[in-house]
Amino acid sequence: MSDIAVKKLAEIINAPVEVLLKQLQDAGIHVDGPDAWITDAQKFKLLAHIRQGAAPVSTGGNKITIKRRSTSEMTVGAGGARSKTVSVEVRHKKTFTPGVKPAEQSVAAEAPSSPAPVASASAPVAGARLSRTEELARQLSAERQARESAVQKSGQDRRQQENKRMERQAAAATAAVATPQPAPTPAVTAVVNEVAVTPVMPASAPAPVVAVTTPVPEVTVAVSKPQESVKPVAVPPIKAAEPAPPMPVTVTTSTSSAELTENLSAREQREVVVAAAREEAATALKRRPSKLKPKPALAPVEVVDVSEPEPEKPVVAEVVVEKYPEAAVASDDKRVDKKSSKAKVTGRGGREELHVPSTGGGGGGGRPGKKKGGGGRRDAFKPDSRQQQNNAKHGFEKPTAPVVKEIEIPTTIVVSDLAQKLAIRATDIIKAMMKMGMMMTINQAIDQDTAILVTEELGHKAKPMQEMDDAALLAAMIGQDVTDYESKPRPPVVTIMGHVDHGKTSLLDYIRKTRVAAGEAGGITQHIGAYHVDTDHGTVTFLDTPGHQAFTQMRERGAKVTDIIILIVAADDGVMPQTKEAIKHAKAAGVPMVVAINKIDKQGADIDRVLSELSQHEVNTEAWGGDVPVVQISAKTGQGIDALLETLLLVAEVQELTAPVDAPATGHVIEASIEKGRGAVATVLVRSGTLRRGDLLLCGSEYGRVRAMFDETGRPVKEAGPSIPVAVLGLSAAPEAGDEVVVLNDERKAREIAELRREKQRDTRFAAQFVSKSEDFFTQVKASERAQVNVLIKADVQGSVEALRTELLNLSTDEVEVRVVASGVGGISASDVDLAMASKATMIAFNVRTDATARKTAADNGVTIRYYSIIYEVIDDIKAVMSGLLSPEVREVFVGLAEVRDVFRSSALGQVAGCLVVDGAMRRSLPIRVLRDNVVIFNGELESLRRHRDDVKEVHMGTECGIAVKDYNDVRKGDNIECYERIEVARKI
Ligand SMILES: Nc1nc2c(ncn2[C@@H]2O[C@H](COP(=O)(O)OP(=O)(O)OP(=O)(O)O)[C@@H](O)[C@H]2O)c(=O)[nH]1
Repeated sequence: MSDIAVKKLAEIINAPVEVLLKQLQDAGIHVDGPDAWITDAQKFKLLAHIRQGAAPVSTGGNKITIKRRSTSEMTVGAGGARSKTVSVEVRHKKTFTPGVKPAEQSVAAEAPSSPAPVASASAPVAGARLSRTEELARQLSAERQARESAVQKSGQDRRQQENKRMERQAAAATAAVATPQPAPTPAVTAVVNEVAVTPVMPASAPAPVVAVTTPVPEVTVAVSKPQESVKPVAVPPIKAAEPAPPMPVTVTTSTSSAELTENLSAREQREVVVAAAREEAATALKRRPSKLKPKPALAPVEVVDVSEPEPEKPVVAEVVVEKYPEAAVASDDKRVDKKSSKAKVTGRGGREELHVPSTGGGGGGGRPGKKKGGGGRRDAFKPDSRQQQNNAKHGFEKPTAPVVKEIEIPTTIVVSDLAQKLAIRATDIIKAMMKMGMMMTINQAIDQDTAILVTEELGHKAKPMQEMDDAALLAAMIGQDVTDYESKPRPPVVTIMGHVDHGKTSLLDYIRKTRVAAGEAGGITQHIGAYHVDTDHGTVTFLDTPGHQAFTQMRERGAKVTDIIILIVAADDGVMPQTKEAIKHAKAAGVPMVVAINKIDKQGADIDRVLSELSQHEVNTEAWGGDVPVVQISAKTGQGIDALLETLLLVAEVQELTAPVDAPATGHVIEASIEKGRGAVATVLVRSGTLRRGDLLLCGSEYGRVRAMFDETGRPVKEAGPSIPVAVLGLSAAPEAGDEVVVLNDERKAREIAELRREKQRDTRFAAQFVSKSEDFFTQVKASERAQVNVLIKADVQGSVEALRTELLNLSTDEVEVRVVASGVGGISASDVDLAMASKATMIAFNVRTDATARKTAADNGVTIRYYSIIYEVIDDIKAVMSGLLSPEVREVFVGLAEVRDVFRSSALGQVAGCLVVDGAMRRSLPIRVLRDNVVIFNGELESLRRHRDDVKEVHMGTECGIAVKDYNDVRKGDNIECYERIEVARKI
């Protein structure tokens, strides 16, 4: 508050200046006129005088009507464009009958002719009021305790904190509402604003303050706390209300609420009404349609408090809330429970919280600016926009502890899907992955392991999704179990493994009585062949796996489907690298081994040496007291072959190899290719059941009906039982070697599974393609500096493609990288040539040829197609290409050494060292090093090289010379000057 002119004050309180001057005079305050200034002290004095006078404004016959109206504005929100200004208008109207006790006012309204002497009634009325208040206070206290205990029981500590926060807001709001309350008399409305507390007098009353001298009980009630109530508070300046979209809500309290509150003080009644209004506003808001249609006109918040009800005019609390009424209207430190109107407002701790959307600001908040205890500041009441938003969420409680989610991760998952599962933003996942060194985008798929890592990094739990494996999937789809069928003995599947040229193919050839080895390009086996052989001792199926290192992958595959491994070791060569590898595979697969020591017919065959070497590699042969059978053979002469077959069948017998025969077939793809005129051809080794022509076959992600089957000799067959290899025609495309094969009876199911697998493969490929760890990133950066040899591989069979890929990719070095831009089975087409052109790739045609169009395209565009049938040649050629891309190696070659015998000074050259060439020659044009005690102290070049007084180009050993070193003047006697040459040496891969 501050000093103010009388006329200004009169204007503010809406009273004639003369009247105010008169009141000032009556109060003993001398002022010179309307322009005179009055101080705060004078204002208080005037207020005290008015209170003492207790003058009602208008008696209206034998009734006193008190009207109070206050308007204020409140700005809420975070400021800026988001701020909302809310008009708050609080109206109070009371009608009293003089001489009637407050408790009897309703009666008095009906029978106004029963006055009561004020002087005598005043004290009892006050006593009655106090007792009622106490009773109510006790009731409220009991209820509050009950609520508090309920809250404690439920353990909602966080909610309590929230309540406290809300309570502070509500208290501020209530304080604002209660501001008019301290009116000293019913006839006087204390208008509290930033400048003064001033009684408002109707203009119609000539001397309103002093004219009504008869005190009425309500006066006593109203002034029960005069000191507290007259505390001036600062009120924010009134602003013009923004036309914000309002949401009018009208709440009418029931008559019962009036009954309940009829005996309360004006303040308490107001609290009750305000609480009811707040609760009703909240209830109404809950009922309101989710999408608010804003109204153009501002609907000010209005609370009409008719706290003294007349029987025919029940108490009406009308709340018009703008847009989102913030039910900030609440009691301060008191708790009021208005059961009849379902309003529940409790104070600190355990208060029922009212979550009302409130972006619009505090509706019904009355006069803002007064905090409990006075001295309120506008800011204290100004709701925080964020807080408002929180309040706007019904029933939502912001978690104070991190929420740990537990999710299941499939084989691959797209980043956005993972974010959705974790209910977080995808950017958070991307950030976390960046921290982990992975650069991803929202639409990229990541593999299961990475997804689990990221999830755990983000503080959640993840576990791999239990996806049905193929067996379970198939069992579910087929709806049958092979164990339902009777199992019968089946032939063993034998894989021959060993080092290159130790005689694998020759052995098989001898057994089959055919000469497969002779027909092979380059004399080596290029891919897995499966052959079933009927011997005198029984049927045996052989997988002829190649021995070259490039086919390791295929050999592994062979080991998976095999029952026995023949480890072939040439007697004249002993255990070689691939022999060791084969031993590892056999052990890893847990497959019994039979050692065949081959080439015993050759001179230089050393059986003991072979056995000794085998034992060194933990192959405990029977000959050396172990359990691994050893058979000495000659694939050339056939010596020992029968014994080998006998041994194989013996070992198979021990294994008790059985399989159901009448069941639908299952097995593995041994090899697959696309052949002209035949389409996809898959070599299938039946594992169990019987494969028949016309069967619906599912091979990995391909399926189709068996159109035709051929045995290893190319003869058509109608069926193939367990352990029998057949070439199958009729699949949609060539499957992958190693794919599982199963016969289904429902084409739709087969298609579904095939598509599912294809999808999975695609996802896996996609995930593998895009997961790039930071180290990979740097590798990529480094790789971008590397020279690249792009190759496009086309081969006759899948196994050759894989072998070539593996071998060529392994050629990559730090400086030259081999990139396989594409690979596939089949001849070279025009699109292959186009691709090779686009990617500047070297085309490798392995055992395939080019069609006429492709040939023409290649010729027209100068694309070279390299044809091969031997893998070594491919590797050597690519190595040569790579070597051509290598930057030459720079080597230093020693040229000569000179000893410094003396040091001179020359006006032209500066320091000159007198030297003797002790080794080689010193050449003027070559770089030199100055050595002191064999330590290089300077690297540079010569300024001059002189022999006597002549500049020379070269000085040989045993000759003296003068040397001036360029940019170096610290050559000392005893130093050595070394002359050397840098040469570039071409490198090879
Ligand atoms: N003297 C003699 N030569 C043999 C014997 N077995 C194989 N050879 C010869 O050894 C060479 C290699 O035989 P292959 O059967 O092609 O050897 P491999 O292990 O199949 O070789 P890859 O297919 O390259 O893995 C051939 O020249 C055979 O004639 C044998 O028992 N005695």
